[in-house]
Amino acid sequence: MTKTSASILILGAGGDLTKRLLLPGLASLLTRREYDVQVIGAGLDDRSDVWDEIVRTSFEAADVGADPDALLDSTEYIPADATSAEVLKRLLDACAHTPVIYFALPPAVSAKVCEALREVELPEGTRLALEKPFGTDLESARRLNRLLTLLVPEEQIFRIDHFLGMSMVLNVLGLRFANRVLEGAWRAEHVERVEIVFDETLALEGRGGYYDSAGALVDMLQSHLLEVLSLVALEPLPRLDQAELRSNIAQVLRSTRVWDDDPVAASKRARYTAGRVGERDLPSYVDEEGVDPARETETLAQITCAVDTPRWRGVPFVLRSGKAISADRTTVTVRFKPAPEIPGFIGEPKSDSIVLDLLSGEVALDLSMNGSGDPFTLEQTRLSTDKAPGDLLPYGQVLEGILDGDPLLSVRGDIAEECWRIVAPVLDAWRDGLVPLEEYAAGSAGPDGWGTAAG
Ligand SMILES: O=C1O[C@H](COP(=O)(O)O)[C@@H](O)[C@H](O)[C@H]1O
Repeated sequence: MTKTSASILILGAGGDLTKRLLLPGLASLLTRREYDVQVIGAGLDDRSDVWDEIVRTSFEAADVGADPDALLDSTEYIPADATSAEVLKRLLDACAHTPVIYFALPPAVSAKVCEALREVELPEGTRLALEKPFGTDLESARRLNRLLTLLVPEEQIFRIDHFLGMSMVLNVLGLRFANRVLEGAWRAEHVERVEIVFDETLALEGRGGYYDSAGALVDMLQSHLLEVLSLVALEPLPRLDQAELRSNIAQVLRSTRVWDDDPVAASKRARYTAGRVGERDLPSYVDEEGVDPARETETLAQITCAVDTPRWRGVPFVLRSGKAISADRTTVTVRFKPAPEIPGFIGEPKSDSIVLDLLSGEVALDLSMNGSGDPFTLEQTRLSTDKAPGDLLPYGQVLEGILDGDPLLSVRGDIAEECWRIVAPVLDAWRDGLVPLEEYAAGSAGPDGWGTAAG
């Protein structure tokens, strides 16, 4: 059988994403599946001298004993300004196989590169992969989509959301649809609320320049957490293929809006002040490198959404993500309505819940049952699986789709636009100062009283 081949041309390869996520993801994929892959890094700075070392260290970071010399056909770095059509032609000439042009670039630069690509004859089968954020708002996302579809068909466009490559995110579908006990209860009749939380102990980690222009809402909720919401809320699929999955995701998101259409009541924002997270002292967010103190950038965002489908009408979906929080909490929690009181038993049944940990892969079920003492006293007990984070790194999973030409795990253009449409009223309300920017000390659990139960 012939091996699939591709030349991955990374634009903006000098950035943090390439070495922290993209190359380790590629290494984790190439140690599991054989491809003929050439990697060309390109960027404004000249990194030619250090490129081999960057690739080697990034492959080692994947922790899979990956040796780039054994796994890659070849790799090189070409200093280049990819907003020029002439330069792009030169870069594409260096590709030995069908190119995957990977935009590890800010959205405005991606748009300029797309303009320049209109003057370039792209080799048959060229794929375009774009990092988030996809645009900076609904309008710019629409413009970028229009530009992209002038270049290649939608099926050759891969808008990256590495959460779609997390094994537990994908497991949401299997868990739901393969288990009658869950699928039967997975609806408004039984579910009280759904909480999708991605709180991190990590802070900016040198990404202040990017983060300060995004904030937690755009960095995490507008993209990743809305995708997770769509999988939790999805209707059963007639087939698991890219067309069915993405059409159904789009349908869920088209039915999703801010709770009560009231972005002020349905959203909260805060940012960290100086504090200690684990063993690390952190400065106040405004004193971090790359941060403009005049901007009101939030490092913790929460919104409540409604999914207005017959299955979910009336169930709040709370999405929250923060940086520099006391402990990592990366969970989807489906809280069921409490059962009616049972005569003769001591204690009321509490809400059962199922908790899926997106990073560790642990699944836990909190149930009310008779404890070890009095046989008629109800206690809440947790049944949980082992941690099973998945073999392939999320970026490896997503790259596999790109190399195989299957956009199943990438974001379709209309979906990216829907995600912007959902958060737009919140962004407007925040820009107009209608929602106060609260504060929390780095290393704390966030401001009090936000209403997402911990754990
Ligand atoms: O895309 C992003 O995701 C990470 C969290 O995902 P992980 O796979 O690295 O755990 C987040 O820290 C980062 O701010 C955001 O840009």
